[in-house]
Amino acid sequence: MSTNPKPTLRRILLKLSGEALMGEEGFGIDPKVLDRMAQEIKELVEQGVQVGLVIGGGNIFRGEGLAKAGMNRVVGDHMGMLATVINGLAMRDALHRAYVNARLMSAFPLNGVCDNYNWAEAISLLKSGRVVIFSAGTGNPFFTTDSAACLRGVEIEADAVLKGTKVDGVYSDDPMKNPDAVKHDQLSYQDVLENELKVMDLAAFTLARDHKLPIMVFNMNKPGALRRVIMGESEGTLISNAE
Ligand SMILES: Nc1ncnc2c1ncn2[C@@H]1O[C@H](COP(=O)(O)OP(=O)(O)O)[C@@H](O)[C@H]1O
Ligand SMILES: O=c1ccn([C@@H]2O[C@H](COP(=O)(O)OP(=O)(O)O)[C@@H](O)[C@H]2O)c(=O)[nH]1
Repeated sequence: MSTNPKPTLRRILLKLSGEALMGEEGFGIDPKVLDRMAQEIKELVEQGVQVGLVIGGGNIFRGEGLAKAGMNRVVGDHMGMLATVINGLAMRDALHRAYVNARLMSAFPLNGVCDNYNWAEAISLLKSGRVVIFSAGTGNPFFTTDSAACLRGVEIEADAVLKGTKVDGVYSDDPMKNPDAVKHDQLSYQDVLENELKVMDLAAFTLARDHKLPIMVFNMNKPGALRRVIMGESEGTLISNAE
């Protein structure tokens, strides 16, 4: 009998924030971070995990920030969505260099640059072990890539949305501001709403809750954390219906 532990998740929607791709840089993409992430994703694929990926765009543009500087919000959001395509192109390239089969889809057509989002094709690619990167968010302004992650997560019937962020999980308060904040290992959707814990925006969160899609929040800058989440080891915070 094999004693090798098996992944507890079969198909995931991995959400990586754009800011995390910056690494030590102040803007854009740090190639070292990109390559490390590609390696971590490769490990999952080798374990047989089907990986759908949504990457943010906050390392390049956010519509909200552009609007504060005077730009039309819709145009700013279009720029933010295009930023997620730039990150997606970089990630697809890093995955290919790591010998991982990956496809890039966009929520709006960008002929000659990447494929159009196609639900049935995405499922078929995932089943055949390809990583599918869903870029351009939901394709609509006034949404975030967390909404896109939950939307695509529900669509592909992922076992969970794994939200990679800058902190170790969900805390009783913002750990960047309150050093006494305590990390939660497990929470219900209700706990998050009642205590107004910042996990993701409400549109994204309620979509996950309504479709009983578990959310796992972990630190994407902590090497090996993603693997531990997949193996069901104690890491990050799990948000689900379970009490
Ligand atoms: N209760 C909380 N638990 C964890 N992080 C929190 C909490 N409240 C606020 N935060 C902040 O949320 C940030 C992570 O949110 P995330 O959506 O990944 O970032 P961004 O909004 O920059 O895309 C953390 O850096 C942390 O400072
Ligand atoms: O469905 C979407 C997803 C994203 N965006 C825009 O793209 C930006 C980048 O995404 P996000 O802020 O979610 O990136 P992250 O914080 O994860 O890096 C957002 O600020 C929005 O301006 C959008 O308009 N609709």
